[in-house]
Amino acid sequence: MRREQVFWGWGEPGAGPSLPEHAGELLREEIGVSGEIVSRPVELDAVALPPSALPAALRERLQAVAEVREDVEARVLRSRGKSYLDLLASRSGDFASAPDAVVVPADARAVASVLQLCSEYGVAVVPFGGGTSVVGGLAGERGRCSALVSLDLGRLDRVVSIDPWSLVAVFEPGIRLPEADAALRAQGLALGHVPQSYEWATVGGCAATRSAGQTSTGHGRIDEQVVALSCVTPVGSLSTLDAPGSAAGPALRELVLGSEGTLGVITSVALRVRRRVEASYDAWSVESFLAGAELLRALEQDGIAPDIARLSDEEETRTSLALAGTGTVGRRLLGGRCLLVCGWQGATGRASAARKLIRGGALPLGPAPGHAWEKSRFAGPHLRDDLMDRGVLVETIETATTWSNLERLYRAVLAALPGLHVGCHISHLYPTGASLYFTVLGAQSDDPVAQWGAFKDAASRAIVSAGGTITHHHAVGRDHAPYLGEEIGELGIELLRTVKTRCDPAGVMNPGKLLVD
Ligand SMILES: Cc1cc2nc3c(=O)[nH]c(=O)nc-3n(C[C@H](O)[C@H](O)[C@H](O)COP(=O)(O)OP(=O)(O)OC[C@H]3O[C@@H](n4cnc5c(N)ncnc54)[C@H](O)[C@@H]3O)c2cc1C
Repeated sequence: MRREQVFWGWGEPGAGPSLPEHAGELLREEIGVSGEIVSRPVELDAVALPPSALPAALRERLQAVAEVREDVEARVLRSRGKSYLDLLASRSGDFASAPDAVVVPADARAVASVLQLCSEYGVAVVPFGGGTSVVGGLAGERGRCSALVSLDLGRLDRVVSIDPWSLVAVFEPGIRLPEADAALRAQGLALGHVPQSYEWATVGGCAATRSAGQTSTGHGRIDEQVVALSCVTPVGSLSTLDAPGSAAGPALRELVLGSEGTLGVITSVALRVRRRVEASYDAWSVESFLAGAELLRALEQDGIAPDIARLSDEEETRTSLALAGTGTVGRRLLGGRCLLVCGWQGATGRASAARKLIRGGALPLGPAPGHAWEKSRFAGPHLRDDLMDRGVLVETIETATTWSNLERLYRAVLAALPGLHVGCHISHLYPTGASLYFTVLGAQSDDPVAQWGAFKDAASRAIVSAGGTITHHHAVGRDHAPYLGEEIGELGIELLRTVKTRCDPAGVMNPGKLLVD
């Protein structure tokens, strides 16, 4: 049996760290909540589901090609992803849009049969990888369909091949990232893709959402790592070649990457992998967030950036130190300076980078903050559950832009979120620009869903007006879909719609995601 997360939060029960005692002060003084537990998620036994609307004839035909589950636990666990909005609904026991069934195929041929059958019956299909979407990518939107199945890719979890000579590994889509990494480790190789959702996300889900991980500065986003893929649609299959470069027309690989299950199901992914090198760290205190950004620009454009680069702004630095408890490092950083963590996994230029940082006014903090960051880098989502227990609104917003527009975008997002506690970091560098990742905290209102809708819209509009992308790595899903037209224009939306209609004429593939129905 594959490991499962709790339906209302992150990870397995009791698996993660909890908020430290001293967090209470921060919650009271800065967020405006008491710090006491004010709500707990409902028990699974208390969840009532609508009866399954799966047509009986379809059930029978699906059972001939795949496992079909209609029990409460399976439907609840496949109802949605892990966004703040998802967790608000799950914690309250709202499963009105739960899938009518969970269908579990064993191979790509069975996936093709399921898609054809669901198309024939007009039943929506939501591909389910690791279930970690934070943009409503797994929401039970039925569109024009009479029923909805979650297509669980957990049994397509094989390592197809590893070619250490070419540094290419081929995976089935449902393999989780740690398992893919373990297979590579045995050959001295590494995946080089470590999102914060690493423990649960799948290779296929990451490719379908153009995910970016913590080492993206050194090793690239997953879309840069995918050298080839296969995708099964309701009307046939598409496979791209694994040649390292090609001038054979527009890259169809790119059309599938980021398609978020709206065209079909990615059934295999060939990834560029790398030789395994353990990370070593150095950390720096920089004068200000914007001064730090300027230093990172210089490192990246001079080709001496670290593989992992993480610069926190004044607010995020202060909050992280308050949560961690401040030691010597903390005292040195205090006074409004910002923390920069650099991780090295083979990137050259470390000595030159250090010289440049020192010339730019950075103060060395040694390796400890980097190791501390590495140790706690998967803790955040567990703490989110604790914060939600205490009535805290906790959300993240991410975008990217050019270096010359970074300050404008940063200030625009902060200005759009008054009254909330907002910290930001840069963690993905490119020669032409960088990402901005905001963590938003506040006291939940009496209607936290409406509260979320208002600040999410304000932040998304601010991002669009300031020339940022509506999403740097979380993808579009349902939550960013209303803003996609602002980014790609009317013709862009029409082109995507045309491709979707060709691949999915019955409109069953993940309705309401990427494109607004
Ligand atoms: C705590 C937390 C931290 C996160 N950190 C990061 C981060 O650092 N970087 C980052 O990029 N993202 C991050 N995310 C977002 C999320 O983990 C990524 O979007 C990830 O790529 C989703 O992978 P998954 O396997 O869980 O996909 P799912 O959540 O299962 O699916 C995501 C979308 O892709 C579709 N899909 C899934 N598998 C397939 C397939 N084989 N074929 C076609 N469509 C498919 C689904 O229908 C859905 O629309 C985070 C999320 C959480 C909850």
